[in-house]
Amino acid sequence: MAPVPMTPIKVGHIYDVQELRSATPTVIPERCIRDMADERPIKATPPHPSMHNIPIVDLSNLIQGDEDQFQRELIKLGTSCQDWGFFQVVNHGIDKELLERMEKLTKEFFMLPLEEKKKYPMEPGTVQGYGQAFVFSEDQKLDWCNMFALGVEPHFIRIPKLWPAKPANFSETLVEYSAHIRKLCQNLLRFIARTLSLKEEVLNEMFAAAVQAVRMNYYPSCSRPDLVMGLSPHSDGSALTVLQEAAGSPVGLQILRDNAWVPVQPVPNALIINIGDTIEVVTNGKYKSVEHRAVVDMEKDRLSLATFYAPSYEIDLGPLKEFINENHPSKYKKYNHGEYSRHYVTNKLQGKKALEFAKIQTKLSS
Ligand SMILES: O=C(O)CCC(=O)C(=O)O
Ligand SMILES: [Fe+2]
Repeated sequence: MAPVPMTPIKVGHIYDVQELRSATPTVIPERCIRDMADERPIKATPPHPSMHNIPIVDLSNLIQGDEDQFQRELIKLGTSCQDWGFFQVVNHGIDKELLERMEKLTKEFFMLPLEEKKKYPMEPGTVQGYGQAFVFSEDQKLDWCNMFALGVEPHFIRIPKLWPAKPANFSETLVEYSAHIRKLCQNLLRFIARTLSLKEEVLNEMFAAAVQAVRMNYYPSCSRPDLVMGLSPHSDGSALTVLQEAAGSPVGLQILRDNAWVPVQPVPNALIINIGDTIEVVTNGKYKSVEHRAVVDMEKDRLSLATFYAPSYEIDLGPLKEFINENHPSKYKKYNHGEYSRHYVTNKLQGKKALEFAKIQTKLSS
């Protein structure tokens, strides 16, 4: 969530989809209707052998398992990163009570009257506050989602006037929650480095003052879920993303795998982890940031909390030398991560398009 230049942009009226659903439950504004059948969520994809659920990694085997358990889990982690780009982590060490408390407060925030939530507006073209991020023009289609996003670490990215006074304890809990998620990201990155036979120090510098932001996504039910998109297809601009789905939420997250959208079935108390663009770059594409999207349900609302963990803005990134050789020439240029973040947050979500910023264009590259 790099600071965004404040040039005024015209984004037109952005619907608050919770309000819309209460006022006119069966009316879908044209701007929310995806026009090409291709952009609509329900695609007849033939059943595919890869359509089973994303892998599950047991963090306790990595932290306190015996040598055998450790090695087996490490292989599973490496395979998950390389073949899926997504996995669920169980026994992650974060108290269920804290996850539930954060989830409850987030739900309470979204249930506040609109006037209260509007005290924390996400200004057009920015990505913090309440509203809809990644909208840059009047004719851009809107997602069926209300967002509330806050930069948390390092401290200077916090915008205090966007931290809500209600519900009580929201802000303190977000800080507590973020500290635990940060520890989890640090642990995961440490083990991911092991799967790549990288020395820990290589990543330590990159993440010394890691940027961390939380986006809470509220997807109200919709009478025509076949016409709208909860969250447009994208890969994350982070290094790692940790996703918490509220208990009882309908299945909504889908990942693109072998050209088919595969729904992710959440496992109770697990957190969903995905590889972001940064890890794709530093591993020269060995671990990929996988495109994903969220669809909405006809009956039930859905809430997710996404934490984005990324290098600090000052860091210059590029593929590490360990991943470059004659057979694997560098696919990405060296660039400044702050610049990439700015590029990411000033463009609409569009599959993996943002990462083209970092690609070295060759005649053969696709
Ligand atoms: O709500 C979801 O399941 C996906 C959220 C997501 O991909 C994001 O916030 O980047
Ligand atoms: Fe995402």
